[in-house]
Amino acid sequence: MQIAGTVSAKPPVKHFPRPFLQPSPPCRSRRVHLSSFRNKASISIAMAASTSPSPLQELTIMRPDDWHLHLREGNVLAAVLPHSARHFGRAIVMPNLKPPVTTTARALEYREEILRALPPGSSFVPLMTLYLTDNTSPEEIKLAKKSGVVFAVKLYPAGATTNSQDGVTDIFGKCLPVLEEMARQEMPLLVHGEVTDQHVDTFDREKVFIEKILAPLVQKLPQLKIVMEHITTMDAVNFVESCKEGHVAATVTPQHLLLNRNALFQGGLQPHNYCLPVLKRETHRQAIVSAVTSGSRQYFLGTDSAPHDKRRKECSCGCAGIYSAPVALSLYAKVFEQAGALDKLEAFTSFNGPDFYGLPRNTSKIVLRKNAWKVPDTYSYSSGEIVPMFTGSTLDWLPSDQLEE
Ligand SMILES: NC(=O)N[C@@H](CC(=O)O)C(=O)O
Ligand SMILES: [Zn+2]
Ligand SMILES: [Zn+2]
Repeated sequence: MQIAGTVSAKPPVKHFPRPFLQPSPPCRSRRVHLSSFRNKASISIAMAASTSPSPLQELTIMRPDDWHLHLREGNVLAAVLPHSARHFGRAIVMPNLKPPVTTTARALEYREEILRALPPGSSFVPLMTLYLTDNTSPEEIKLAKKSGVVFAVKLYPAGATTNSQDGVTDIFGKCLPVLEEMARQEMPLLVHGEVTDQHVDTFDREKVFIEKILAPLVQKLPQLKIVMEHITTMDAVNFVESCKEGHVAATVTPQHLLLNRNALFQGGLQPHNYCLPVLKRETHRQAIVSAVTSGSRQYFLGTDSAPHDKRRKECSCGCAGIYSAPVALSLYAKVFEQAGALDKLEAFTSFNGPDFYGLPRNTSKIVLRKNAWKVPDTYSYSSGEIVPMFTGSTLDWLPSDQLEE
């Protein structure tokens, strides 16, 4: 990794970046059509919107991958895919479609749909996943492994999150044979780690999941590779670190690094900061920042970018999910810079993920430049609009085009 410019990568005193306080949601409508983001024009649009470019600092890192991404289907897929394909080499694509991707045959079809929607010339590679149900068979795992395009199986406890109604109702009662086959096939289990018991407080659901499900699962099947997705608590950090490197890892989103639960209520209810697991209190955020910027190989980038149409976020029962794909890299760089750990950014974005999955690291590079740029208020697409994380805010660290080695 090369760091250019005047800001040192490591200030002498380690400190926690303060949570990012967003200005109240803007009322202006500065709409940018997604089609204009499909080529280099995107960069010039963002630069034109820049308020005070300070182009001194540059960071060159190996091209990152996104190990937790929702791409959806149809016109939403077409709208959001260019934002991920622009900077990320690969992405683990979540299977919580309607109906969910429960078979290898369906994963192959979905993969083709994604490849067809890619901007011309893109070398982005979708890594497919299967949605675990009570009825998934060990045979299906063998097929998935053999296909060469399915890289993980996702556990959604039934009812835990968006489109999880077909998920698992009793992991130990119904899924053990399939999990044993996954361990044999070295197929990782990705986990939405929250219990669904309505008697458990929403803010405690991750902690209780660790105690009731995850810890016993690791004990029962120590050979199964597990990724705890989008961790939100110090309990998750402690759990991950109590497990063997290479067997249990975690993805971390930009929102859980930058926001605490105040961001849900700041100046009124903020639906665009609502995701699951829900944002937690500041002490948890600090524990996650500390873990991720420590240089541990057990954490890697997973945006959990989860687009929902604006009308389904801004309504009386809004969907969970934050659309972060266009801003994620800028935000991760901000977190590592504020923690004085820019030298650890590249391992988190580009090395730890492929190393855990046993895949080769990318070989091309991208440059992040310290240029202020303004996040569009919304992205329009054929059926509506999608509001990005930090809508209307000014960010620095503008990712540039890829540089070939
Ligand atoms: N994170 C979210 O709040 N939502 C995700 C589902 C998930 O990852 O839990 C979605 O698909 O919208
Ligand atoms: Zn989830
Ligand atoms: Zn997700």
